[in-house]
Amino acid sequence: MGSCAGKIQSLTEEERAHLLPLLCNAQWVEVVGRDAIYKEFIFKDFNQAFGFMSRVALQAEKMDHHPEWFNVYNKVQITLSTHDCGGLSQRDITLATFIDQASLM
Ligand SMILES: C[C@H](O)[C@H](O)[C@H]1CNC2=NC(N)=NC(=O)C2=N1
Repeated sequence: MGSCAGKIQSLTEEERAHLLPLLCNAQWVEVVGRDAIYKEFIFKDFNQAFGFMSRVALQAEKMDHHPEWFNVYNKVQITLSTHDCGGLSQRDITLATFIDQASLM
């Protein structure tokens, strides 16, 4: 995979193995036609969904790495990719891991 302009490097072929726990055990899926991962979350109600989004938003700001997401009522759809790279980087793996933990709170 090509490297990124600036400091964020896209995942090397070897580093892509770090995606496997997300893809095999945590229900993330690879986006067809794009170097990105996607997952859908369903919560009890909007209040729970928005609380989740708030936790993720604070972490995204802390990491300077932001999700592409869509929310309707209790459903949150999240796509992760690194725009500066045009593909997946370690930041996406880190944020996806945080997102999964935040969804359990
Ligand atoms: C200027 C700012 O630091 C950059 O645009 C950050 C912000 N958040 C980001 N989020 C994601 N997903 N990819 C990026 O490349 C990215 N870059």
